[in-house]
Amino acid sequence: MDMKSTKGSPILADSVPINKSRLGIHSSLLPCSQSGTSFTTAVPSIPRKKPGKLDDVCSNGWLDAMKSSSPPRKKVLKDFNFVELVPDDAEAAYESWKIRYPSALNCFQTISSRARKRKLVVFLDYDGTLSPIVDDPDRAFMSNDMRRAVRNVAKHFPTAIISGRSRDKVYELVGLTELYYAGSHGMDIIFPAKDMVSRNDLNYVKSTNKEGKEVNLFQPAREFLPMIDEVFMKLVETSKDIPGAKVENHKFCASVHYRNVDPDSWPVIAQYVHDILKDYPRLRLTHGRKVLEIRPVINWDKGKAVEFLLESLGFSNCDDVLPIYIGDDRTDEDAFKVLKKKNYGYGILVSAVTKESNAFFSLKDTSEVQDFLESLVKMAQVDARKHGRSPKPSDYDTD
Ligand SMILES: O=P(O)(O)OC[C@H]1O[C@H](O[C@H]2O[C@H](CO)[C@@H](O)[C@H](O)[C@H]2O)[C@H](O)[C@@H](O)[C@@H]1O
Repeated sequence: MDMKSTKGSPILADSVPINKSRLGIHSSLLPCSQSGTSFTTAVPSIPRKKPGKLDDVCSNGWLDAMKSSSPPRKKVLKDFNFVELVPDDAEAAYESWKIRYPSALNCFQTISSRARKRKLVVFLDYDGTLSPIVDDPDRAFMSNDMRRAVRNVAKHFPTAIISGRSRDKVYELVGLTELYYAGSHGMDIIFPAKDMVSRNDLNYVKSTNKEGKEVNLFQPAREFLPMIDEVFMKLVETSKDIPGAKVENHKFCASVHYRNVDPDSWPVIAQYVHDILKDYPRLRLTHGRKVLEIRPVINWDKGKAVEFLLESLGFSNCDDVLPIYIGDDRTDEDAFKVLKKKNYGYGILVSAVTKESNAFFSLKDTSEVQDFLESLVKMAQVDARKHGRSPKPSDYDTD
């Protein structure tokens, strides 16, 4: 296993062609809508090896990354959902951390005065940003209030969801047709393309959506589909005896969740994944919140997806665009980095604990994300009134 693959940085694709004969499993066996497939799923039998030496995952840093991959939390029941709370002793550290990553709510005036001179484009991660982190990924629902806030934002500004989940799954969870969607960490983008027909690239695909409308897709990891299916099945098979483990197929990537696995079994699950990946040098591993993410080794991530969408929306090389990206996870750092490097937007990290980040601002949790989105809507309403474009109350979704 290439140790560099644990660092989460994009690595350029190698030029080795996929050995399709090695794959052996037809992708139609596992459609992408099967995200959330658990260990109990029936799969063709794949010989299961015992995990290799557990030392591998200790020495390459996987275990440390797994242990630190999500903040500690106390669970309380609120609106039928779990919310995260910060332990008291971390509060002081958090307050001083906010000097480096100021609250986007406290600094809303700074943001709005810049936004007023530019075209705002809003990018939103899903899990941990629009929906609170919960134990069961299949029950990570966003509240109706949050959905309303996102819908109202999209009435004023181009708005995109960029998620590690499959595009179909995140669309099903968000349920708003007026947004742009990028699934599989940006490797599956639905986008408005004026010039797509002229693009001579196999990654561009014309398709139809559920309403039968023509849509444009950009899928830079298309060739990896059979490989991801194959690895997904191996992951399901190898981890099915580990209580609490869950494997998801996100079409262009796969996830192995260990949030509900006894920490004593984390080294075992890590070693299983490590052993499987040894046979797939064209796949790499990144760490999410109590989840191991397996994805193609291509130079594509959420940051590239942001650049791609800005270009598709006609904002490339625009000085007057202000992209705002809100996310909570390590994979969102790729997008924060792009905004920071280009120095033309704001990354906003959602975190209730101190974390190193490339974001500019912070928000504590999903309820602050909702407040922030509602503030953007109010700002747009005030501006519309000032310019004599008073929106009718019926233009907005309210209670
Ligand atoms: O990019 P995102 O939209 O943030 O997706 C990242 C991963 O989110 C999901 O897992 C996370 O949220 C779950 C539900 O709250 C939680 O149980 C899990 O521990 C978190 O890692 C999703 O299930 C993953 O497949 C995504 O990659």
